[in-house]
Amino acid sequence: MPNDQPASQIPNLSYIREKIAGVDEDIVRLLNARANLSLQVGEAKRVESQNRGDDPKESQVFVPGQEQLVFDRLGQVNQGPLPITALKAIYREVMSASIALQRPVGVGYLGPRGTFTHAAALKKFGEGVAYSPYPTIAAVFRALEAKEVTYAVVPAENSRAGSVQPTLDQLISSPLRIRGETYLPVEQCLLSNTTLASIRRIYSMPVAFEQSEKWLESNASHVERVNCDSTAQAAEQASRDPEAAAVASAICSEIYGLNIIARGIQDQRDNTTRFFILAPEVAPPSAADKSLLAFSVDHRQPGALCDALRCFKEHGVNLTNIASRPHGPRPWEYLFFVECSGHSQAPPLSRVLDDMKAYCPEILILGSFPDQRPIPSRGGM
Ligand SMILES: C=C(O[C@@H]1C=C(C(=O)O)C=C[C@H]1O)C(=O)O
Repeated sequence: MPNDQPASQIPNLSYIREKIAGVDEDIVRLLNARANLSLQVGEAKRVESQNRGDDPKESQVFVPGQEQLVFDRLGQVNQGPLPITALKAIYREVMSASIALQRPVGVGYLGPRGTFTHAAALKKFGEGVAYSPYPTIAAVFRALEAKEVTYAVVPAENSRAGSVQPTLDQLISSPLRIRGETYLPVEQCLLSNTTLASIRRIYSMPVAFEQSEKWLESNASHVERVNCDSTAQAAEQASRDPEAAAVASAICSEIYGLNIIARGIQDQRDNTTRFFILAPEVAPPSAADKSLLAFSVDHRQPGALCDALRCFKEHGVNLTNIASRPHGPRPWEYLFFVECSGHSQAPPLSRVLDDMKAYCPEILILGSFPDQRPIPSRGGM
């Protein structure tokens, strides 16, 4: 590009680079000042755990509501030219390192490497923590229950295929709780080392097949479908089967050495999956929480469900989702799953839960966590 500035006004490259080096020194000093404060936060959390009679080595260092406050503040103070998305990505790593300084953190996820859950875990926890893949959703739960990892990430719900049932089934029988959530745009691909016409089998996970139903119906309606525990496991199997394909992420094509036969084969352009971050306990209330509950009612009593739901209305608590599932131990009885605004330990939801005891033989609080639904103005991580 021609530069018509007089030579004397052209900034000198080495001079600017020297200035950058000076700014970098300031940034490193400030990052370490922040890290020292994080260490103090870690100590305060250990003392708090001890005072509650818990093991201080097991203190909960990941506080999603506090992270949201940090992200919100970035949006308020940022004057540019850095876009807020860039600043948030940088801060994801700053907070990741800060968590790891407070306590060595291991994150279990539904693997193997390359699943969408792996991507969601990286998005939430950054590069500063250690990751461990587990082959099934049940195995992820068991690993966290056995304290092999500090936190765990599992798929919860897809915008097209709905709830991930194994996760809900595990939640009602496990002492683990939902401590956070994150949403990830999901692009499904058909991966294979043969041509579309020669594919005899397609491997994937049931929810991924469902997300790609229209494309598969139009392009591979007579091909056998084989269910796997994850999309990455499907890609791994397809890489060993010359007549097979997998529905999985583009990243899996690189990891497992497959070609991308078709990209973006999901029915919904904005296909999004929601993931839960599991922990031994929920996080304290934050500015904008939601909760997932499961409860039963007396099935012989007409209006029993209505009575239970009226408690939400009476306290002005908004329901965002309601579903029912067979009650594990008792055939033909059902558990109702309700997702609503608020935190179970704070009014008005705590009052709703008190009132519901009159109508519900069982109430399980599966989690309370900051609402991260992708709203452009808020844009949680
Ligand atoms: C520093 C804290 O611990 C973690 C790290 C955070 C940070 O670096 O800002 C924020 C929340 C926590 O996940 C805290 O709880 O304040």
